[in-house]
Amino acid sequence: MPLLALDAMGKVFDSAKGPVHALENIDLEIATGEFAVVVGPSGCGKSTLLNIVAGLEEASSGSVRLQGREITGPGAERGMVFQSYTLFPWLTVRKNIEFGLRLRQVPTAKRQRIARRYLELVGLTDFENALPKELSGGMKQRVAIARVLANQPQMLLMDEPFGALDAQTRLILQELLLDVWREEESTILFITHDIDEAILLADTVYVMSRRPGAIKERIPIPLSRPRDHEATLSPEFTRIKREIMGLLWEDIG
Ligand SMILES: Nc1ncnc2c1ncn2[C@@H]1O[C@H](COP(=O)(O)OP(=O)(O)OP(=O)(O)O)[C@@H](O)[C@H]1O
Repeated sequence: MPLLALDAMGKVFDSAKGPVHALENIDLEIATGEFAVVVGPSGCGKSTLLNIVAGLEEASSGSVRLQGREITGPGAERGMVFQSYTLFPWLTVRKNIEFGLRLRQVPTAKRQRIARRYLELVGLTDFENALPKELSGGMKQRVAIARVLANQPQMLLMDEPFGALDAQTRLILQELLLDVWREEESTILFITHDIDEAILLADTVYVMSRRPGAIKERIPIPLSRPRDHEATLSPEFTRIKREIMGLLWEDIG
């Protein structure tokens, strides 16, 4: 059974100008441990798709199931990382990471042990007592990733998490995320505009068509792992990039 299964899922928004058909007939299956990346033209419904899986929006038709159970709202088994930093500004880095554990009344010693582990995983051990305002954008996103991982979700949902970062920080965090994914054996559903980012990270790239968005093509990425930025220089990478750009241009052009 796939971890996540969307079956003929559609979404229509009501707006002042009438119904907006955002998503239509989305069929998508993501296996446990898969790194799935969704790309598509602007406004095709990528964020809407992720928000529905997160339980922040409701599908208008079809079904969305996690381990066979219909998703009816947000849940701790799905951890979300957004593009903009969503840390609590009044809490230190460590307390931000411990936040979800505290809510679930995890005992102090265990909470601190888990926080320490994820601080180390994202390379922020020396900053555990810093406040978010003392951190760079890249460091804030590291905390956001650690905070979600500390809750040990079955699935990470990431909506352009590196979209606001400069190019160099972005490369560093892409490689960090690959390490985290391997170490934690996570399942990730990741949205991006950046085709290079999609190919570098993904087991499978799902290309969406323009609104009403549907999954137009499922492209397995056969590049060997572990991967780093060297992979982006290979002829195989360029071949895949050309294929994805061609699919996107059919809709944009
Ligand atoms: N609450 C809403 N009410 C009405 N229309 C909405 C609402 N949310 C999204 N939409 C519309 O649904 C469509 C899909 O939006 P969505 O933000 O999911 O696209 P996207 O692919 O993530 O866009 P981008 O790549 O530009 O971030 C858009 O046409 C958008 O205007």
